[in-house]
Amino acid sequence: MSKQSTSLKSLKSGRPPIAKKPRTLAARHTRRIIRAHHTLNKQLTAAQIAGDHDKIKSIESQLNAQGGLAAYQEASIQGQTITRGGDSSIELVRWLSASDKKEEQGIKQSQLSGLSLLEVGALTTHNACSRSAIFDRVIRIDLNSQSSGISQQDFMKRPLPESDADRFDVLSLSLVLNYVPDSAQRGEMLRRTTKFLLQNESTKNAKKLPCLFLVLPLPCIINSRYMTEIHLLDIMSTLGYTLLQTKQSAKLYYSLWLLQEPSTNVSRKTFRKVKLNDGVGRNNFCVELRDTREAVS
Ligand SMILES: C[S@@+](CC[C@H](N)C(=O)[O-])C[C@H]1O[C@@H](n2cnc3c(N)ncnc32)[C@H](O)[C@@H]1O
Repeated sequence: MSKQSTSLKSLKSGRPPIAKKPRTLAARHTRRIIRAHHTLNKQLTAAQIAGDHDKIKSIESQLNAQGGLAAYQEASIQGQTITRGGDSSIELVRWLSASDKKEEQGIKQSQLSGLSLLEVGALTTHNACSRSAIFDRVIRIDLNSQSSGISQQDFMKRPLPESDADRFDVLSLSLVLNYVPDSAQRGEMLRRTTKFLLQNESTKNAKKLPCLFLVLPLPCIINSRYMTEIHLLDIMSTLGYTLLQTKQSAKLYYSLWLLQEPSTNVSRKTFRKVKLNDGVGRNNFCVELRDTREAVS
């Protein structure tokens, strides 16, 4: 018997070549744009607080040179592609569509439908929450609108609801809170969400409503000097929220919060910047809840 070559080829060599990925901004480049924008934004807020006009001008021109908010949003849209982690609202739709324990035990629960959603920080009108049949009314806002289906509006300046017609069953804040450069303003943003949620008898019966969908970069929760998941729970419960769902992916922290207390009933407990974790290599993500009588810079 003739001796055959015994050298083993790698299994990979038998596979057909994998189709080339579509050309997108390289992941590293995308991350660099996002990180630089966040850093400059924080520096800008610090300069504004200090009233340092030369610094404000210099940072604004650096932001412009990088393409400003539009370039940041373009990088974020790239981050939403499937190859880069996907559309975070898939998780919101999955959580709202999931049947609860009673249904698993054979007790019929009505599926959620006809809901209203306020999506803050919307980059597209084609994401999962925009396509889902759960929602009848979706209002999308962003500081810089990228499409006619998104209103250009700062959530912090959106007029407060005068009636339930201006409130929503669900509010989405996906990768927006970490965009806010100041820790006290982050707290104000969370507090403000409670004012836009609809609390009536029908939503109270639904067990998941009204709710806030909050998504953050995972390091904000697991690697910050000033934040932990327990600390976030504490802040959120002060605002009247209880945690319904949570999930971590390699990069993101997803959470769904039920608003139980009307915003008028919430406690006055405050949260200042306190070091919870020490050590090198941690970030400084922080949320402060100040007394509503204190001015937020
Ligand atoms: C990283 S993008 C996130 C987009 C999308 N929600 C997602 O999950 O991929 C953050 C967006 O939030 C928007 N944003 C930040 N603060 C906002 C505010 N106060 N009101 C409205 N939009 C805001 C920014 O303009 C930006 O487009």
